Amino acid sequence: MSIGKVGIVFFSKNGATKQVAETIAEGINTQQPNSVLLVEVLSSEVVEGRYDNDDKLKSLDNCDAIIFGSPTYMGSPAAQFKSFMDASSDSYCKKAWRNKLAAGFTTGGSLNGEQQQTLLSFFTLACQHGMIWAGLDISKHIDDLGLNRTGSSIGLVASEDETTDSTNSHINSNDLQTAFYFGQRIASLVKRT
Ligand SMILES: Cc1cc2nc3c(=O)[nH]c(=O)nc-3n(C[C@H](O)[C@H](O)[C@H](O)COP(=O)(O)O)c2cc1C
Repeated sequence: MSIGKVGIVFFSKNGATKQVAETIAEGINTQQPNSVLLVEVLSSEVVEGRYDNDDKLKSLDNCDAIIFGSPTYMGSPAAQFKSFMDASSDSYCKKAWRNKLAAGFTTGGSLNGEQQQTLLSFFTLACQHGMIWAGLDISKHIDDLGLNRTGSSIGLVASEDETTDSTNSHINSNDLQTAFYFGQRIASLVKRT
């Protein structure tokens, strides 16, 4: 069976979202070694409000699955990541991401800081691209894994520990374990497609 490539495209200002992206990648690699493409959206790539790195955008065309990740800022994806979403309209016109698997994760400073809105933005983006959305399939009500403490099904919601200061973010350990599981889940779904 050929290895399905999984792109993880994310923005991170202070490192928390990056930590989650890397943990998802670790989970994927346990199922499918060397199959992850980590694509970091940088603030410097946003020029006059527009995302301006075609190579990074096009690198996702070759993936079988794309996972979107951003901190939640004021109840929606960070502007830097939104500029990437807007720039993906070129891939939309070419139907370049059509029928790929899609999933999403977000980080927040609060346990419930409207992170679901960010995931819904990713879901809408994926639907516009004709992608197939994969949510998070675990919860304390249906299994005894003890993961997904934030109880999100659309995708992964990870929050910072209360001890976090604004310059050095740390994601709650249960959320990181959930991220690892989420990576394994996406890898197993990619294997099936
Ligand atoms: C401008 C701004 C707006 C924010 N808005 C929210 C919010 O609406 N909900 C929330 O839970 N956290 C919010 N946060 C906290 C960030 O989402 C959180 O610190 C995140 O983990 C940062 O990710 P990073 O370390 O990858 O940059 C906000 C932070 C900033 C700087």
